[in-house]
Amino acid sequence: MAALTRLLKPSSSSSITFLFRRSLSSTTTAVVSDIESQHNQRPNFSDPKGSRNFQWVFLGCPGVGKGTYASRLSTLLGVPHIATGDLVREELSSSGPLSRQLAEIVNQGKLVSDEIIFNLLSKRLEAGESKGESGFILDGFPRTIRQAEILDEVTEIDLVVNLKLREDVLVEKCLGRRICSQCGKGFNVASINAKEENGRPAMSMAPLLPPSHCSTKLITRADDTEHVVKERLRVYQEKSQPVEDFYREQGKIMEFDLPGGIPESWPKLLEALNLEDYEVKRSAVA
Ligand SMILES: Nc1ncnc2c1ncn2[C@@H]1O[C@H](COP(=O)(O)OP(=O)(O)O)[C@@H](O)[C@H]1O
Repeated sequence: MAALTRLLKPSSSSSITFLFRRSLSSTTTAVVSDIESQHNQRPNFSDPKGSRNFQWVFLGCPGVGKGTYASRLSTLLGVPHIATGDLVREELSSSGPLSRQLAEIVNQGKLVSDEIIFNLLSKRLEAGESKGESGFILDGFPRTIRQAEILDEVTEIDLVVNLKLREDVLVEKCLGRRICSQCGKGFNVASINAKEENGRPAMSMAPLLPPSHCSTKLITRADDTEHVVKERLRVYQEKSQPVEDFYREQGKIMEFDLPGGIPESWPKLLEALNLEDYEVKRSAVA
């Protein structure tokens, strides 16, 4: 109960910063390379030993695939993938007043308050710290300028990957999303064939179908309806696009236009990140 009261208690910016700084205290500031996106260079990972921690952020509209690519990179780089949307959904699936309050906000496509997000994230970081985690790939955070400013006060972000995809495809992808209620894996039943339009190239994406043991247990997120997805896209333009500018001004952003589905995009993303031979380099120095 006390913990719940603390979660719901409005906090001042400075107490949020304190709480958050404490959670990040042992997450050493990363030593990742020169991310000189202003100079149009690819990131240069000069230390393949894995002795440093990656502190990356994934930005992008709902449905773009932040979770998919952040999760793959987290496995490759050995750092945790922390998605604030997942933290919110975990809280939603618990019973209690906060869960009801969150459901109302999330199912309307609105953003949860910065205070609640910082509390959930701090708890997640503290739990990770006690397990010896360091570094992170943040997905879905920061989503407001205030979140970005507070994050900036407490730690150094090395790289921000901004994933981009045409809006009609984003909506289709959100509507096709399914989750296995048993193992939690995400799939997509949408078969995308968007035509060339107004200078935008045609785009195809094959569905990402579940194996037979998951196919009978698929569920759809309550906020993946057309109406709510469109509201989430509107909220993204209003609240989260300024976050892109925030990092663009810091020269930390790497723009990445997804060329298609995972088979086309993943190798290109690794190439853009200069990580094509990362695994090879890591095992060579092990
Ligand atoms: N950083 C955040 N700030 C505020 N609300 C958030 C944040 N991250 C997640 N949420 C809430 O959780 C919902 C689901 O988030 P997410 O899974 O990241 O969805 P999306 O597919 O829209 O990127 C959001 O619509 C929002 O209500």
